[in-house]
Amino acid sequence: MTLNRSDRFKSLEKRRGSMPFTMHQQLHRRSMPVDDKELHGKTPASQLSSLVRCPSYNPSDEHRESWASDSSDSVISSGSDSEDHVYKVILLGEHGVGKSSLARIFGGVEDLHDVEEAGNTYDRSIVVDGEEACLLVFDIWEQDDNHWLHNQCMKMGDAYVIVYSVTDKTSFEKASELRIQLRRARQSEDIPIILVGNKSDLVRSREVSVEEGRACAVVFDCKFIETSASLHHNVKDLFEGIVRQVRLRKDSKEDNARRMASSKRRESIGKKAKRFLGKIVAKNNKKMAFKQKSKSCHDLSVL
Ligand SMILES: Nc1nc2c(ncn2[C@@H]2O[C@H](COP(=O)(O)OP(=O)(O)OP(=O)(O)O)[C@@H](O)[C@H]2O)c(=O)[nH]1
Repeated sequence: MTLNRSDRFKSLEKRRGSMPFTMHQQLHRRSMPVDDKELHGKTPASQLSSLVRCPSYNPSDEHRESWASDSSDSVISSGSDSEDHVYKVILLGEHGVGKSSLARIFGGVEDLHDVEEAGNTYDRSIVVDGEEACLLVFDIWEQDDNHWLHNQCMKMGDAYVIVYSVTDKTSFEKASELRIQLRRARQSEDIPIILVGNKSDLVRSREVSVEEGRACAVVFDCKFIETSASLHHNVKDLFEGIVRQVRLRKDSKEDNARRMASSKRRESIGKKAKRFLGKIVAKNNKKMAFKQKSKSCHDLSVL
């Protein structure tokens, strides 16, 4: 019997009891190969090996940007014991915009076209700015009038990713609607929301420009990034950005300042130069408040 997303969600919730989706290894697909060293001695690999499915990223695929191999900042581990830093991330967006593809890249699933895996949750520990955080990514959103599921999704997230396809104007308009729905559902809360223009690789069939995406993010007061799940472009930046956005809201100023300082120390010369030039440009544009704001909506490491 094939379960739809809502059925899976309900059955998971049932198995877990009243607290939906706390950290519980058996119920989640895990991501990267388990390695004793990566686990920092927290959980013996032998205990995890029976629970973990380990699809591996293929670094020989030259067309793709690597999530795992190109960053010292993104050491991937699995099986964090701590629930302190578990952030629930909900993917929202129209049909076919690439939600599952992005989630599967995060989850380390190799075959992005494997429809059997549709509608899933993925958890993974990543080290961002020198500290570990665990993201629980929910790819369970449905377009139908499933009010129960919609309500759950709107209530439970620590962060939201609203995805549209840059090749589909309607999905872009739908993204705005979702943002409004979210605002209504979580009125008094300051939750990180990232607007994602996916399929940026499909240059010729683009219907939504980068500027439109950015302007929308400014109007709706959220962050913005364009990705290509097919090329794995910016996917790592997206998920690391989510961690940073949650931390900026949940953790103390001191903690965030310390992380910022340590990440700056690790920055490459190229990145430092880029940041320096960015500051000069920002100074010159000081009078143009909109430009400045639209610039910061691109930067997932600041509020
Ligand atoms: N060219 C290109 N195709 C993509 C990209 N991301 C996803 N696709 C393709 O778009 C189609 C839909 O992707 P999904 O990840 O299933 O989209 P979804 O938002 O989960 O769709 P639903 O499950 O219907 O809600 C698939 O054929 C993907 O291979 C991308 O970045 N570039």
